[in-house]
Amino acid sequence: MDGVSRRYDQNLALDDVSLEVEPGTILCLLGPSGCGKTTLLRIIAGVEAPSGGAVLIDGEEVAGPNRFVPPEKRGVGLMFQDFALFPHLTILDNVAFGLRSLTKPQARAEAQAALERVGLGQYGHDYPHILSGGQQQRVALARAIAPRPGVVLMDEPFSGLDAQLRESMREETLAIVRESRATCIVVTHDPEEAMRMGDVIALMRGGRVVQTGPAPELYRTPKDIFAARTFSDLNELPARVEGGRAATALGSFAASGFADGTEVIVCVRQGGLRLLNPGEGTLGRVLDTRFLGDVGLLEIAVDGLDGPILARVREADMPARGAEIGVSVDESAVLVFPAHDD
Ligand SMILES: Nc1ncnc2c1ncn2[C@@H]1O[C@H](COP(=O)(O)OP(=O)(O)OP(=O)(O)O)[C@@H](O)[C@H]1O
Repeated sequence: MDGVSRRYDQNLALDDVSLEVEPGTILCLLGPSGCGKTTLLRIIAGVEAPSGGAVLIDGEEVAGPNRFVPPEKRGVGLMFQDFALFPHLTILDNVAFGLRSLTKPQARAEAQAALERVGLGQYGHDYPHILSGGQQQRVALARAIAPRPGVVLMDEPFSGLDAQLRESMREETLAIVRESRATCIVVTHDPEEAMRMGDVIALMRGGRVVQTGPAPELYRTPKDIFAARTFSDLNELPARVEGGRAATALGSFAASGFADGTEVIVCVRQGGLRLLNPGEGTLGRVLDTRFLGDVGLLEIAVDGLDGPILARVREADMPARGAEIGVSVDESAVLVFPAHDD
């Protein structure tokens, strides 16, 4: 994608998006509702044209000022949110639908092979209504990969499934896509899904790409406070920089690169707070405790802060409500951003 933009009247849905996806890798487009993810995917698929810029596949322009290649000629497989199967066609014919350039027996053989790859080889002659949601999703995947596309595009492919099924479908889909060696672009608004699936994540906001990189890079070195909030639950403490440090009620933290007097927000990951005995670290009082399974969420009042801070600790380490505790901050869990970024 080379400087792709898309305008709807006054609304600039995509603003100069440039992204490169390495062959055979999985890119996740991540961002809040309305940031332009689906529009970008539709432009890559060819069901929408860009207002500016170009899309290239294998170095060849498929959309742009010079050329517009129709969707069926792009070698792209689609698996969209509304993966509707044709109810009046058998499952095999649903999968064979995109294989019209082949002879009928060839198309059926390829469709059968794709169904077998998703574990539904025995259902070819049944109709879609007999399948569960997860099985229908698998048929949609088989339909997307049957023509052996070089690129597979998925838009929120698992959003209609319950949490457990989503998890297993995600793993299965990943394995099948990797095995097919296709380059894959997946749209999601769920950061955890993006981290699990993407070799690379492109974080989008307001029609632009904010940051691109592998998950650990985006998590550890987010470019701005929006990126930081996307990947981590934060406590945000306002502060002013003096002598290269920002002082807060939880301690003073390195704020290199900021001039003295700069207003900043010190972000402390909720998982980066350590609980100590009272008298050690900063004094705090546990206002509330919430059980979240493996971890517990604590609401802690600390003198000098307007509101309570939140800490995620091992469930076994949870103090009782009302307890006085010491709190210290793991420096590696601190990020400092300019206050005006907010
Ligand atoms: N056909 C259209 N006509 C007018 N505006 C549109 C059209 N399609 C998208 N938009 C606008 O473009 C912007 C981006 O929409 P898009 O669907 O790409 O966002 P998204 O990130 O995929 O959101 P979601 O996660 O909610 O699907 C939105 O402001 C949307 O209202």
